[in-house]
Amino acid sequence: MARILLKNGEVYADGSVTKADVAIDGSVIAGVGEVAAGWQADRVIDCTDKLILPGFVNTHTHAAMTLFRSYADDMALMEWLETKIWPAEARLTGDDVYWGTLLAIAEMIRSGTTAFADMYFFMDDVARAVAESGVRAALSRGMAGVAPTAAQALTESEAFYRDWHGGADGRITVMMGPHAPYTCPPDYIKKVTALAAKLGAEIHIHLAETTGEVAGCVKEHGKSPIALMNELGLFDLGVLAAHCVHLSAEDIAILKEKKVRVAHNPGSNMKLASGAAPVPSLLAAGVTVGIGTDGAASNNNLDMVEEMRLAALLSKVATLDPLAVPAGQAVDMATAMGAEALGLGGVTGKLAPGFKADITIVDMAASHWHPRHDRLSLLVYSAAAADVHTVMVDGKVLLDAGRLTTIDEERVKREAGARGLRLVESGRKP
Ligand SMILES: N[C@@H](CCSC[C@H]1O[C@@H](n2cnc3c(=O)[nH]cnc32)[C@H](O)[C@@H]1O)C(=O)O
Ligand SMILES: [Zn+2]
Repeated sequence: MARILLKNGEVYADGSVTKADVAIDGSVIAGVGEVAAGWQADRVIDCTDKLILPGFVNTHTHAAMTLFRSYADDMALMEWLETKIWPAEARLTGDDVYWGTLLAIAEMIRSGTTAFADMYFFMDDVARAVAESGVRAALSRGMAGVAPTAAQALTESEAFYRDWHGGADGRITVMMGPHAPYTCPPDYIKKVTALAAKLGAEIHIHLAETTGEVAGCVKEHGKSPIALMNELGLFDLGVLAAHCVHLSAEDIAILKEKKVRVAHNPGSNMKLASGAAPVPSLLAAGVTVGIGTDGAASNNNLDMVEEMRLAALLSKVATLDPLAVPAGQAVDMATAMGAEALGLGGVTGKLAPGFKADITIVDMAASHWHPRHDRLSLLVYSAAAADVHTVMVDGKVLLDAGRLTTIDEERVKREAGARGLRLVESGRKP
């Protein structure tokens, strides 16, 4: 494995930015700061005028939903899912999902994301796209207890875990993905929990996304989605909970006590008019909160640079407090806390010796990076995905000065573009 030296850059570590070099030995970071004069690198990347960050962690998406980008916008969640998305998803093939996922990965790498949490189906094809493209991912087969595929989803999840957990040189981890309380009745959640406990797998689920979901859950079960999942034992496993928009003080106390990690999706929550998650309250309570884009059919991009900005802005406007989620907090959520949310704390999300070399290098040359009073502030409030210059995962360069090294982007755009249109056309009634 190659040794790479990032020279003359400005490095984000421990919450601040300082001039430092980064030495990478194979898949891990060997050192940050003064690198010994005798340390021999196979490749030196000059990072003058560049900001070196841990790669962003997209804590919640449905990667292949890029196929439905711009297909059905400006709708409410349940109507959008039931009348548009689920019927179109019923026509998906494994190859569609493979190309849609590659399209997503190309966009994610280009915008500085090195790891993502995915929940979808045809997960072998998702894993194939992850393995080939070189990114890191926590993958889950979405399971819906109300669907005809309920039993099959459990079998597939178990097989997928056995086949892929720790796969692609350890870049793939597998979680169990019960979709949501409104698609997974208590009996089904119990089955998922038993399976996860048997395998030692963690959980990825949608929770408390809309007021309608919470009201329906209270009506049917007499308690909130959070309290219900706690009662069913789901939170005794490691859990990544997407959305968590509508929470009571008791819900927040449960999330804290059970160490549930939250994926905050500000773009999707705004676009579907779901609401604003109480991020400042969650953080104050000590809950780990990462940032996610959700799928490209409810965002409509997978750009974590933009999502950091939305996370900072949404919390400010929701609380009428300009101090809510300051820039440094948003960067921490997009990196270190995101890694913890995926169950990869100590592995990725930080620039420190021993951590995986999952690194994003941002070019600060553009006009909007001047003057440079505060680099983290510039990153969150001024930067664009196009500023991302070079990206590596596991010490391998996946974006090399703006060029994708593992993905044939033109072919991916062609394939995914044609497949996306076909999926939707075949469903249109005259
Ligand atoms: N329903 C599938 C499994 C779920 S995969 C993950 C699902 O989440 C859906 N999804 C995407 N965005 C959201 C969201 O914001 N809230 C809830 N579900 C979503 C997505 O369309 C996909 O169907 C089955 O029958 O087996
Ligand atoms: Zn989702």
